[in-house]
Amino acid sequence: MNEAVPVKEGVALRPGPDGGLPAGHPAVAYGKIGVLIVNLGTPDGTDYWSMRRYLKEFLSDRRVIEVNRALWWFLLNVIILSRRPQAKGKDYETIWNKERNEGPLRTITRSQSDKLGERLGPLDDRLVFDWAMRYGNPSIASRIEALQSQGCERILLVPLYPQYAAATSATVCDAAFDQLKKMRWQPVLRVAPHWPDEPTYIEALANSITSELAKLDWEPELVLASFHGIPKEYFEKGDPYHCYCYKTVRLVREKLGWPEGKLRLTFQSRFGKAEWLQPYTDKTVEALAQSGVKRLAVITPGFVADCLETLEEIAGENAEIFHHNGGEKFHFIPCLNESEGGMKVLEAVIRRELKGWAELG
Ligand SMILES: C=CC1=C(C)c2cc3[nH]c(cc4nc(cc5[nH]c(cc1n2)c(C)c5CCC(=O)O)C(CCC(=O)O)=C4C)c(C)c3C=C
Ligand SMILES: [Fe+2]
Ligand SMILES: [Fe+2]
Repeated sequence: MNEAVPVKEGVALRPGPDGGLPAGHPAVAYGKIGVLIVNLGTPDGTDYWSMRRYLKEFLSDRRVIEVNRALWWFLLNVIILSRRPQAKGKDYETIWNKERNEGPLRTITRSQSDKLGERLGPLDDRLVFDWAMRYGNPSIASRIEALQSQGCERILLVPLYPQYAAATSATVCDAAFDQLKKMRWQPVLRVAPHWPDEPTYIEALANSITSELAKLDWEPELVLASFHGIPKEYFEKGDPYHCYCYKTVRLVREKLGWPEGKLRLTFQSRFGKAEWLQPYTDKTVEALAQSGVKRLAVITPGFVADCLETLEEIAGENAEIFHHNGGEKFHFIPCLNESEGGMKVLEAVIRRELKGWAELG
């Protein structure tokens, strides 16, 4: 760059007489700071091929499925992808955002990014907020490129998982670094850590439980905190996810001043025949109903946004299991989503992790 040319940070400089750069110089955009929030992913549609494409990308990730590659290639391509896309497409249809023609995870993640921009953008005009999906669209690669083309020399990557797991948080980093590998002018990347014990998060969960239960004309005998599971083998190999889930639940219970049995942790969303982390949510819901529990509420603290696993699996399937086995009242407490409490959590994490790049107070 020609040092004598006056330049303004964050502005794309172009070659030419008034562009700020000498003729022949490649265009330069610089000086901005990107904040890229990333959630798991969602299919582009509920039809067979959209579902298949999404599931194939997701289930081909070695962080998600650790079994032998040759065996998995056969199971995935010959068995799973012949039936699961259709079955899961039907499940997605029950929660699909018809107005926008997309899954709720995409709608909510976009809205979280927009709201972050409204809340934090005015504090520093170098900040650019964006969002991506680890599987499906918009991809992490495409958004890192877009941020760089807007002048982001630095990017804060925020995997939207309060509890770290290799199958979720780590794979977001894999995808981001895969993109960086391809770039000549790499942005500097910072990764926001998980936040299982972040005080605003614990407070938001406790407030959400209290305010949701206050809306009911009945009181649950207990509340289940249901987290997405992982195979037990991943835990045995050292994945810390299990401990983070327990920590979050203990802190929320302490915040509420509840005894141990009133807020119980369970794991949902098993996939395949191997053992996953226990106790299982569906089996617990069934056993509770069979043992005479009539009123139950469920919260899903590990999900930053409502999605198939919360709306269809918990609010749908598990409510049905409860009623089928003698339970009478079931209430699903929605995820924090883009609520004020939820936005305060994301804001707290981002403010902290931007320190040294942008002082937002
Ligand atoms: C097969 C292995 C899987 C592991 C391990 C796993 C871990 C894991 N997943 C989430 C969050 C979400 N998963 C979602 C859907 C989903 N998960 C799996 C499989 C594993 N997840 C599949 C195959 C699917 C797709 C649906 C299906 O076919 O059953 C979602 C919802 C996405 C949506 O669009 O709504 C989320 C979110 C976490 C947090 C986690 C480990 C901690
Ligand atoms: Fe999952
Ligand atoms: Fe543990």
